[in-house]
Amino acid sequence: MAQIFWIASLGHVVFAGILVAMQIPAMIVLSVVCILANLVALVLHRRLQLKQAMTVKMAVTLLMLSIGIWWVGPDAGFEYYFFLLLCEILISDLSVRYKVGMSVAIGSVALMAIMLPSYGIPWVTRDASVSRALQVINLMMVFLVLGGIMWRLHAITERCEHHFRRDATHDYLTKVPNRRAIFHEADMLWHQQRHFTLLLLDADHFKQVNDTYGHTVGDEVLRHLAYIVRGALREEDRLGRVGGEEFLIVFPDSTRDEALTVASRIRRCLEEQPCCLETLTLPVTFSMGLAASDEVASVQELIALADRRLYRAKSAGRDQLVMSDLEIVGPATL
Ligand SMILES: Nc1nc2c(ncn2[C@@H]2O[C@H](COP(=O)(O)OP(=O)(O)OP(=O)(O)O)[C@@H](O)[C@H]2O)c(=O)[nH]1
Repeated sequence: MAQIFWIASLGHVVFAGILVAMQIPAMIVLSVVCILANLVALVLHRRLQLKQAMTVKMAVTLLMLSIGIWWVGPDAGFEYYFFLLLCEILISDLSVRYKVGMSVAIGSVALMAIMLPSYGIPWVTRDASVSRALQVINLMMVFLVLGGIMWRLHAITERCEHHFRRDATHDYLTKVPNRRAIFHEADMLWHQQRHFTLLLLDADHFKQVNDTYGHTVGDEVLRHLAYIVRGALREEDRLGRVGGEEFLIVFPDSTRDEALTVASRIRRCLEEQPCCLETLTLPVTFSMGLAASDEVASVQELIALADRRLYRAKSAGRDQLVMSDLEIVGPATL
């Protein structure tokens, strides 16, 4: 909403400049009053008095427009501004009730202003060429201001859409893709019939971290784990958080040995960089399960296989990687 006030103020400043050039002082006064109203609206907006801000802006602008039309007649293009005001009201973030009320007010003032007889500016002789020039200028001004508002609206919509899309696909805590997004990644590779491997990682004894130091510390550790894992990946590898302290890595077009290399790098990085929080240093390890797409008949089976291997790694003492039904890589060799 603040941007509406800024764009409107800028429009009035440009308009006032044109009026100065055309030497119509009475109109300049109206324009200056509108600029002041927009500035007051900005101050109120900053104090979070949104309704008051819009009311001040609308009331003053409607009054100035009515006076303008009353002076120079309805053929000088001032009526175009009613449409602009209506747009400003409709796109503002105020309640529907307020919008409806203000829209009715704008429509009523517009009707009255156009239907009342024009009295001309007492100290300015009415000139058809001045009316024509004002009409063109007003049309251009409304065009520019409306264009500015629509352009900003488009930018804001794009930004919101980007945020919504990111929030829908990313984990709020660790900022890595969420369960849905990483499963979708695996699903896509499966449907493209590409060979890929999955590595499921689960932090060991994570409950103890929460129970001993609290959930805030637990959250910090999860963020650290995501940071370390992300740093150990290659550009083409994909990481996601699939559960509380569980992460999934998808390695497109990769062999199990390549995945093993990355798993070893993750373990080494975690050993070298434990989670350090002020006076605390918390070493955390991962149990991991690996599965390759050529071992199963569906992506669901693939995830289930990686999960079974992960739990075998847990049962075998944690801090290990289960690569297949026969191969377990322990901490010494991982
Ligand atoms: N701080 C924090 N904790 C979480 C979050 N999500 C899940 N948890 C915790 O993660 C812990 C998981 O505990 P368990 O499933 O028992 O696993 P574990 O203690 O790591 O034991 P093992 O997996 O067997 O090694 C629970 O205490 C959950 O409350 C989260 O977003 N933040």
